[in-house]
Amino acid sequence: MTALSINLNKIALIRNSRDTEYPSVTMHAARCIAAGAHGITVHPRPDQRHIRVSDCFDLAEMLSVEFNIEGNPFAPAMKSPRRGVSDYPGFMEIIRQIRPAQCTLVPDGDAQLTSDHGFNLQRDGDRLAPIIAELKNLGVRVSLFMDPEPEQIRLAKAIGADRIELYTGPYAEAFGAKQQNAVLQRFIDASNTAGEVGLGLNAGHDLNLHNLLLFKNSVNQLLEVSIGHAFTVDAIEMGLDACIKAYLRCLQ
Ligand SMILES: CC(=O)[C@@H](O)[C@H](O)COP(=O)(O)O
Ligand SMILES: NCC(=O)COP(=O)(O)O
Repeated sequence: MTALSINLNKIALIRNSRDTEYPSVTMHAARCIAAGAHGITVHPRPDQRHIRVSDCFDLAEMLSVEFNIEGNPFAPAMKSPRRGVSDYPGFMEIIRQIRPAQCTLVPDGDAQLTSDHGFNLQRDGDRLAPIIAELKNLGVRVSLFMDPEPEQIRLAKAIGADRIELYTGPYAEAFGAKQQNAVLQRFIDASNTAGEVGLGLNAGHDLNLHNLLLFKNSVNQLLEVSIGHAFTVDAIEMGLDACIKAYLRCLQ
């Protein structure tokens, strides 16, 4: 069964729209776990637009499932965006202090609305390699956020990654359109390359209850999906417990 890791970014986004602690990120994590989620994912961005540094430490204290922290390893320290919120110490400092089960490195810039591309390892591989080595020495599984490009995926293995996370935005955009099968084939080919070189396969971004089953049944040995945006909206409509179970049914 493919593991379901729920991304709680959007719970934090709602919380940050008021000067309160409601909705609670940790309470939603506990609810998702109780309903059957296999992991929790967060993406603490330097501007702390949603997940804050304090959320990462609060979650690390209480999680009984795998904790996956995503971010740009080159993201520098940044002053707090508002009173009562701690400064951002730099992404790698968060990981050094928390040492989550998995760290998914993502090449996001601060001006991006959301994650929208994978790494270019021809350009960034040499400076990523020592970061990957440090994370593995800390006992953290390393996954790289990648586009479905076999050559790039081979480079991910060469620089020491344990897994890749295929950026599924283009698949989600093509789903139901005439180019769906051609786009899906790129992901199938990429998953086969990952298997050939011994990389574990994760996937995420814009996956939902409509497009997940086809993706999961098409690619090779999908170990984990991380889902947050669509999950949050679906949970409003269905209820959190029923929503978790609906996503789990797609992953059986
Ligand atoms: C890497 C990825 O695709 C998502 O995990 C990312 O966390 C989405 O970030 P936002 O929730 O800020 O859009
Ligand atoms: N890595 C993908 C993730 O954590 C959640 O992406 P989305 O479901 O919010 O698009």
